[in-house]
Amino acid sequence: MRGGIPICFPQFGNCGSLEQHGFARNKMWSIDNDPPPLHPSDSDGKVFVDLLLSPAEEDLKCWPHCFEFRLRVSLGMNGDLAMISRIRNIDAKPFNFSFAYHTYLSVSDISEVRIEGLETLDYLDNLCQRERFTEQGDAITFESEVDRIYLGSPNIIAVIDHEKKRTFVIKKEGLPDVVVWNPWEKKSKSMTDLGDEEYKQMLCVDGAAIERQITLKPGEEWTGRLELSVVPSSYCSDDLDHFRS
Ligand SMILES: O=P(O)(O)OC[C@H]1O[C@H](O)[C@H](O)[C@@H](O)[C@@H]1O
Repeated sequence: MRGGIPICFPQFGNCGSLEQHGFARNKMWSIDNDPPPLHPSDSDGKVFVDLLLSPAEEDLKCWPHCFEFRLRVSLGMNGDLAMISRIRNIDAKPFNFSFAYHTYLSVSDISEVRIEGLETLDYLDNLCQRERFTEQGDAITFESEVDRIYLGSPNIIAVIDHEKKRTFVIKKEGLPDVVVWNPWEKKSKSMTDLGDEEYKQMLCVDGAAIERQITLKPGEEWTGRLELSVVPSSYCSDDLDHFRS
């Protein structure tokens, strides 16, 4: 089954010795009943769950680093979804990792969708051995397979769905990169867990830290936040500015 927001950790894609996108997305997480406190604004007026992932013995064999990964998933009264990841090095030596919230968005028709906020950025093209290019378009639109890592992106991105007249607003912190992925027709046909036509109704836009891995020394903690809201598409640049402030 495909969808949701799989967590890619400690590796993104197949760049490394681990399974594709690392092991975190395939693990059972436990409920964290006593997480270290977050800012009150991360709890007030929200329902949330705190989860914890610690490495199992089999994980330590392929990635020998002791960590605690705390994830808070919260839902605001207005339907906003927020995810806060806190990864702590509880080992005696430093480690590096990559990370992505592999966010599947449901769209009306991929040909009618546009992403704003990534224009003029450099990206690594996964379809060309991660060669580096510069985005030339005014906004990102889709007419074939796309699999890119946009680098050094702003902390707010808009995914505008013209047909549904709605816009996904993605706000992020600690996540400089944005992955944009749609497998399009041919790749969809080779994927057993995606129907042949389902690529038309999906788009992945991931807040991520990939180009420069995160390094944590013993005792250090990293935080990566993602917030997803849906607003009507009367949305324009002024509104974007409002979200930026
Ligand atoms: O099939 P998965 O392991 O879930 O990966 C799905 C996709 O994830 C990311 O978007 C990568 O950039 C793609 O190269 C990959 O195809």
